[in-house]
Order: sequence, then C-alpha cells, then structure tokens
Amino acid sequence: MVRQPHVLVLPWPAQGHVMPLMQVSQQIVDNGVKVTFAITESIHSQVLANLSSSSKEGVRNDLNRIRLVSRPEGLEYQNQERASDYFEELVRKINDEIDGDNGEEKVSCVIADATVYWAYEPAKKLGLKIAMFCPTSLAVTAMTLHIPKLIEMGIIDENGTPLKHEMIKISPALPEISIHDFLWLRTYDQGMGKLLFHVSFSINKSIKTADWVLCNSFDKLEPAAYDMLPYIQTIGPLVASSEVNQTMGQFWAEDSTCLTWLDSQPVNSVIYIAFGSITTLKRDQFSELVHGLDLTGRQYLLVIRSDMTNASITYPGGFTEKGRIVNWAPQREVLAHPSVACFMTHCGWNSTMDGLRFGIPLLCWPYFADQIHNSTYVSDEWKTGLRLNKDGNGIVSRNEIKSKVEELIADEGIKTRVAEMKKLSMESASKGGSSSKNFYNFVEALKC
Ligand SMILES: O=c1ccn([C@@H]2O[C@H](COP(=O)(O)OP(=O)(O)O[C@H]3O[C@H](CO)[C@@H](O)[C@H](O)[C@H]3O)[C@@H](O)[C@H]2O)c(=O)[nH]1
Repeated sequence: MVRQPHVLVLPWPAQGHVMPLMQVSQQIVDNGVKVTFAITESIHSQVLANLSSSSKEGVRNDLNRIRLVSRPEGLEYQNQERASDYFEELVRKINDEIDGDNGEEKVSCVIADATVYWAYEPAKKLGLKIAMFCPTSLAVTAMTLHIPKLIEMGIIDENGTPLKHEMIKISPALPEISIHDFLWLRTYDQGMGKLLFHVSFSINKSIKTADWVLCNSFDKLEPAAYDMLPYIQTIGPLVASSEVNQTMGQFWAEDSTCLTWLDSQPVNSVIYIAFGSITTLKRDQFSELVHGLDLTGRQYLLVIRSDMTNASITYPGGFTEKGRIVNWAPQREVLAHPSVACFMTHCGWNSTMDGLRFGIPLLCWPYFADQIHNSTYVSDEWKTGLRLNKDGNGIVSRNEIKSKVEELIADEGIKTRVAEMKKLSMESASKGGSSSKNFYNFVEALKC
C-alpha cells in the first residue's frame, strides 16, 4: 500500500491568500500527498458554490483530491488560547476521519500562511512540522522581518507608529523606502492598519517555529532580498496543476465569455483592467477611469466586482460597445491571450506575478499595503511597467490614464524587459529550475 502523508493548509481568509495556497495544494496532491484545506465558513460556501457551477472539469475534479473543510470566522481576533483550542480540535477531527486502509496518514505538517499567526504555537505543541507560506514578495517579507530592528533603532514605536520622517534602506542593495510607506501605514482605515501591524509583527515570532519558509517569488526576480533571506525557499511563480486555467478557490464565478470576445480582437490590442479582490473606487475616480479608457480609443476588458463601487455608473456614449465589462475574469487565461496588450493593475502580489509570468507590461495603480512596494519594483527596479500618478486631489485623471497607456504600449524597452522576465519566471518554474527544485525538495521532505 502506498503511504499518503497528510498536510493541513491554512490560508488567511482573502482571495489573494486562498488562491496561491490552493495552487501550492494542487501541486502537492499531484505529488502523492493528501491535503486538507481549511477556510472560513463564508468562503467555504462561496468556493463550493463556484466549484459546482464551474464548467472546468479539472477544477471540479480537484474537489475529490483536496478536502475542503470550514473553520470559524474571525480566529485572528480571538485570544491565543481560544485559537489554540480550536486548532487542536480541528486536527483531532481531521485525524479521526482518516481512512487508514488506503494508506492515508494522520496530519503531520501544517502549511500556514505567514499571517495566520495563531496556528504556529499549537502546531508546534502538537509536534507537527510547520511550513510558513509568505504570500507577498521577498522584499516585503524582508521588511516585515525587519520590524524588531526598526523598533530597536527608534524608527518606529512598538505600535508601528513612525518616530522619524525619513527614507530608509533595510539593506544596501534594496531600494530606499519612505517610512510612511510601511505596509501597515498605507491602509484605508486605522483598524486595518493596526491589524496589519500586529500580523506583520507576529510573523517575526512564528517564523522561529517554522521548519520551512516558502515564498511565491523566484531567486532571479529579487536577488537582493533573496540574499538577505537565504533560508527562504522560493517556489514562484505558482502554477495550478499543469494547466494555466485549472485554478480552484475562486470566490466569484469566472466569466469565461470574455475569452471568446478576446478571440475576436486584434493581437496586442486590448487593455485588461483588474484590481484584485479588495480594491474599491469612489464615484469620481470611477468616472475618470472609464473616461480615460474611452479617451485611449482602444478596446478594453474591465473587471468590476459587484462590491467594487457603490457609485451609479454613467459611461461615456458608445463606451460599452468598445469593450467588455465582467464581474470576475479568468485572469490567467486572459493574460495568456495574444490580444492583450497591457494590464492595468492594483499590484497585488499575485497579479504582479501573473503579469510577469505572462510577459504583459503593467500599468500600476496601487491601492494599499504591499501594493505600493510592488508598484515601485515594477516601475523603478524591473522597469516592466509604468506608474499612474495621482493629481492634487488624489485622483488618477483621465488624461493621465490616456497618456500612460500610450506611453506604455509604445515603449520597446519595457517590451524587451517583460519578455526577459517571462523567460526567467518560466525557467524557474519549469523542471530543473530553482523554484521547481525547491518545491520538489519540500514535497519529498514531507514524505520522510
Ligand atoms: O478578475 C479577476 C481578478 C483577479 N483574479 C485572481 O485573484 C487573485 C488576486 O490576488 P492579488 O492580485 O494578490 O490581489 P488581492 O486579492 O487584492 O490580494 C491581497 O493579498 C495579496 C497577497 O498577500 C496582497 O499582495 C494584496 O495587496 C492584497 O490585497 C490573483 O490570483 C488573480 O489571478 C482573478 O482570477 N480574476
């Protein structure tokens, strides 16, 4: 009988965290390890509803391979004792339901998002192996791991409040950053900032209990940050099973009709606009966006989630006939499509990696947290895109959108660098590449 080691996967309850850990899980089960994936109750129902209506057979089949279970909401707001009790109860329940006759083993390892800080202590107590998964870039991870030093140096206080107003470098080889751009200070409300600091600070403790630290990046993408954190195993860009389009874990139903529409568009012509799962836009900003797209005169594919704006939208005359508006797109298939010319993005880390992997020039419109840093890397370090600047009223104007779209599409240097990045990212994820080897070694270690 073939042994089947068993891993419990715990993502933070948000799309940009569930998706990459689902991709990790898919690759793990491909290699003969059992996965139980525990998500919060509301997300569990959302993901299941989408799966049952998905037209993608491969995705539906993954439900037979990856066991989805639900966990209570809000454990990150509970005290550690309550969260630890819950964690132990969850592991016991999963183990009780195991059918040992087919070789399946009890949970021996937990892969926890770095932000799921409450799981680390009880996992250690139960004697489980721990793999920490960092969903952000290596550079942002390095900044997070620098927090104790920043406090010691009197740059921030113990609540993350800046005590100085200056630019700093956390390593000579990394770009300078303004203290006010620390990810917990670039949020849209104070409560969110507090939580982000608490979570970021906690990573410094959790990492000490981890047997592996995995990151969705690759060595050649961020060599300076990689040199700072040599113990981190880069496993990016993450791919779901062997197919671009086989991703389980979507919170919204993908509207695949936009792919047929893309088929009918000229090569390299369409602007794809998507701002991930959290960004919201106020009425004035939304109006500038659609007018800016209209001014370009180009075809567009625009993702507007149902919760993205509460403004009643008035489109310029003839606008809606020039492109497609969808609630949620099959993003990777869109970016792999030859008709797409550029990607206007909020620079969430997964979208940034999607853009690099498919070799698409990016127009950066960061919204909050790590997106500010990711945008700096795209426009200033890798030079694979351009930043959209805000005017004096904090708005990205229609003229800024029009001129940056034209500048980006005409920039041959960006095209060359984007193609180079695509090549490097595919090399690292292909058999024998650095990320692929790291992943393989990790999975083999799970089997020991
Ligand atoms: O129409 C869409 C839009 C997005 N996506 C996918 O949804 C994910 C979105 O992730 P990301 O780009 O990282 O954005 P957020 O959902 O905003 O992610 C949160 O989590 C990330 C990881 O921590 C952070 O980098 C972000 O700042 C944070 O907002 C990606 O896998 C996309 O491929 C789709 O499939 N269809």
